[in-house]
Amino acid sequence: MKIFTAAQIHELDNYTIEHEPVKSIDLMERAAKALTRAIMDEWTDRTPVVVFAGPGNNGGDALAVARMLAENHYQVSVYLFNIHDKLSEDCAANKERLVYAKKVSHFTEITLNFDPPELTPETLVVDGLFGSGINKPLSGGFASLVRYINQSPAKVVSIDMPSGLMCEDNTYNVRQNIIRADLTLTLQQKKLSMMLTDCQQYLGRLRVLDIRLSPDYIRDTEVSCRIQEETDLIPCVRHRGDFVHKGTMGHALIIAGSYGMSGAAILATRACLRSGAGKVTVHTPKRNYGIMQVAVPEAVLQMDREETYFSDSVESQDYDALAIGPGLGQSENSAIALIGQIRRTQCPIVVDADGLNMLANHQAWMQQLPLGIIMTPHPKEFDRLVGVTSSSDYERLTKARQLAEHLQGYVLLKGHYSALCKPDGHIVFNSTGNSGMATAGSGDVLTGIIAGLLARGYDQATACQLGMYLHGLAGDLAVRDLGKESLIASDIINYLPKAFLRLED
Ligand SMILES: NC(=O)C1=CN([C@@H]2O[C@H](COP(=O)(O)OP(=O)(O)OC[C@H]3O[C@@H](n4cnc5c(N)ncnc54)[C@H](O)[C@@H]3O)[C@@H](O)[C@H]2O)[C@@H](O)CC1
Ligand SMILES: Nc1ncnc2c1ncn2[C@@H]1O[C@H](COP(=O)(O)OP(=O)(O)O)[C@@H](O)[C@H]1O
Ligand SMILES: [K+]
Repeated sequence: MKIFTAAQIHELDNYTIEHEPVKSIDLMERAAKALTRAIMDEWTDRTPVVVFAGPGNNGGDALAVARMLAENHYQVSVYLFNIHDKLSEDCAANKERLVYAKKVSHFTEITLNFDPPELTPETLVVDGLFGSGINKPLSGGFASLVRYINQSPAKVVSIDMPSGLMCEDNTYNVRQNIIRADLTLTLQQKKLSMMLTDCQQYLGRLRVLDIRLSPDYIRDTEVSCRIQEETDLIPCVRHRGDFVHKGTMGHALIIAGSYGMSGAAILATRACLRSGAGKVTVHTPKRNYGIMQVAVPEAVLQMDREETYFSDSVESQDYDALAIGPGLGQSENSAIALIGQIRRTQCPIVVDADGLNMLANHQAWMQQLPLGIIMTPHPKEFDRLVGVTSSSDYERLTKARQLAEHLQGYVLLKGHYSALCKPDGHIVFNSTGNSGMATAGSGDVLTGIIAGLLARGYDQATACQLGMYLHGLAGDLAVRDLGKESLIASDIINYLPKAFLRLED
């Protein structure tokens, strides 16, 4: 699914109106029907409904929804905010239709003062104050109303956007003046802010309603952000020829695990083996020998000369991919070995965890990273890497995109919707995965998967996209059998085969 900017959403509406063609008031009627159906799916006609409508088209949608709910025997009270005595054309038309239909039990147009109605736990508030047309934080009477709704015990359904929330950047928004919905019914496409962790508190549950906006515009319009889906990935999946052998299926090198952190090396190595690589070699401190041999008998072990930490870079010409960092520790010796390793490695590299932390501690080394490098930070690791704590997830994402462009590499910012930032400035959000995966070691598994895919011959972009998709899908399949609370990182590895099978079928 493409993610359009607020400006593109506006264009999409206009393009649809011109080319379908459809009158803008009829398009609003279509949107309102879809919204009304979705509301009726969730709340019965015994629910008292209070509709707050703004002066723009979001308000127009809300007035049309109010009329339709009333026609379906809901008790509906409507408050239209027209403090500047200026309604959009379609909002004004829907006000006329509402008044003419005489179905709602109460209609007030607010031009000056407003006495808010009582909102009880039984009330359903329909929030149609502002949608994608918002261009500054809410203030004054609108802000007071939002706070009144948020403090009330009523349930809230937001039309298109929780009022006050911007489509993209909410860094400087006034957070208490944004509606906190229980359900957001967004029209046609998800907006960028809906993918960000710090905006989830406003959305509640999110449903996307198809209102048949122009498929031509949607297909032909270039975007910089998209959400990847299974249908995007299936064509990328490689199938094995019958006559291949382990020598042609790629050899991955994993440098991971300091003493006491052998688990990270085990998880990354096992995940790598499960991701199609023909051979996997693990380079790890001597003291990990016994445990690694038992835990991953399929891997070749290469012992560091040190007992407890990674101390020296290794020859890498025989490998097709390198993963470095999980559980590596952050000793100064390991840091020097890390940059030495990165400098001499010719094959694609994925750096994770302590590998990233050590780069963060040696900012000058950031200039020495090879083109195409992959980094897989979680938000904290990312903030350390760029040396600042971001005040919003939008800001963090923007910095991740800038870093990918600057390095001409890949920054995979992990989260509920992990975001892959590519060298050309494009961002791909992942759609699989669940909160059961918020458990130690699941990042090591992702690193192993990406290394396996790189070794198998996928290019960096595909290895990252397919890797994050398979990782999340394995987590989703595991949760069906095991539940979220008990899921551990090894379970993700155990369900990788099923995830691959699903994409291959
Ligand atoms: N063209 C159409 O018929 C369609 C419109 N749709 C609806 O239209 C909405 C967008 O409508 P609009 O573009 O009219 O915009 P909104 O209704 O979101 O906002 C209306 C106007 O409010 C003003 N405004 C912005 N920020 C403000 C603030 N902080 N305080 C006070 N006023 C502020 C702006 O001048 C803006 O144009 C969508 O969210 C969706 O609900 C959908 O029904 C799809 C089809
Ligand atoms: N709530 C969540 N929803 C979806 N995926 C999640 C969630 N929490 C964690 N994950 C995934 O699990 C992984 C966690 O990585 P990370 O934080 O590096 O873990 P660790 O350092 O313990 O290995 C990431 O790939 C992330 O996308
Ligand atoms: K709204």
